[in-house]
Amino acid sequence: MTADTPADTSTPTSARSGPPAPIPVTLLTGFLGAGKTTLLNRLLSDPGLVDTAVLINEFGEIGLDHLLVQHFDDATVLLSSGCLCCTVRGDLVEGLEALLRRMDNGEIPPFRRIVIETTGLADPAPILHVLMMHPYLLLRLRLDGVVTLVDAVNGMETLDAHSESVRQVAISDRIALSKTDLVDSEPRRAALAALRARLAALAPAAPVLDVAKGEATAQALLDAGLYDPASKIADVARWLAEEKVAAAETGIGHDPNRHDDRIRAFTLATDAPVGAVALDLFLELVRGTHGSKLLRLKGIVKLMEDPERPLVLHGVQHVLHPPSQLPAWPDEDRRTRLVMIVRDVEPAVIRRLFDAFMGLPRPDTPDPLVVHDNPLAPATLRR
Ligand SMILES: Nc1nc2c(ncn2[C@@H]2O[C@H](COP(=O)(O)OP(=O)(O)OP(=O)(O)O)[C@@H](O)[C@H]2O)c(=O)[nH]1
Repeated sequence: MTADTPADTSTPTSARSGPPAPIPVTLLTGFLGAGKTTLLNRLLSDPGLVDTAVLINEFGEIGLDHLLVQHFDDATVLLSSGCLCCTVRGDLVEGLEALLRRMDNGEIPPFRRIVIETTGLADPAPILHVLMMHPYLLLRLRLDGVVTLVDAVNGMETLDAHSESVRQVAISDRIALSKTDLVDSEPRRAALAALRARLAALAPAAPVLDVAKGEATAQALLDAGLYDPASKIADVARWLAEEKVAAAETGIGHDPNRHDDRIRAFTLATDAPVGAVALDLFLELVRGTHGSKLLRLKGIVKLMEDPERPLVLHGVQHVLHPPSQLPAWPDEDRRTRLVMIVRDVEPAVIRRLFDAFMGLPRPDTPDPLVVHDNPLAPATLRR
């Protein structure tokens, strides 16, 4: 989804000719009581969120009165900030379709961004699937990123007790840390340091932004997609953050009593161009074998068939967003790089598969070419 044409956020959709640019969608998730609504409420008055449509689960829960609302109907209001606020009581697809239809028909003001607040217990994956698979929504929307709220005081306990909360953190692009204002004693400060370390291990690519310190601004939380919001040019290094993942890979601690131990983030990289068929087979096999355990996959690929135009990959569990190609490499790093977040899968298993499909020799395995073409090798191994 993030791989689509960059959204031109300079012109309202209704004023454009030709197909409108896909509208960026941000998922705001986080465990029950983590502070999603409080943060959203604060963000709604941020100038960076003007022309934003917000979909929330239960409209009544958010205290919008002070934001001067103008009602369109029961479910949609216009805030004085210029944001639209909608309640989705039923199906998310219907909610999104209705929002787009009403904008297209001029019934509501045009919006250039959507924020969806999920319920606290929600697994964000099905929502991401909708955004990556629905034929119409694929044309109109693109996933910008997943923002996860974590409570600085109760976060550790929540992560220990609920695997959903671990998943919410693991797939996040940005983490907002709430309630740090309550961290006022030495033991709490130590606990917060431990929580931060845990978040960094779980989601090494996601910046952690302190809400109380004013770090969780619209600017910092949004525009996590492939395209740099200022230049509108693909910024692969920022989007993939594979170096941060690789650095954290070596440092992951293991505690068998923790849900996190089952979640691993790792990178796969190769300089060699990758054949389209080998890539397809590799992805098929990984998705087929590990489907639900593949929490998230992001990547950029140097295709053997078209090495100058990198292929962008983005997947959640068994669902892969239709791949798209960039017109050129955005910087000098032209390696194929895949970042994967998995649960209950040993990275080495996927790494071995990757190396095998990419034809890469492994230090602990003889290079097949050497073995096959070597007259001194046992006959059974020769071609
Ligand atoms: N001290 C402090 N309290 C906060 C902060 N953020 C949220 N709260 C409080 O935490 C409680 C829960 O906040 P909500 O914003 O309703 O949390 P939520 O994630 O939307 O909760 P659900 O909708 O139940 O999932 C409220 O009483 C908030 O006032 C914060 O940064 N500091």
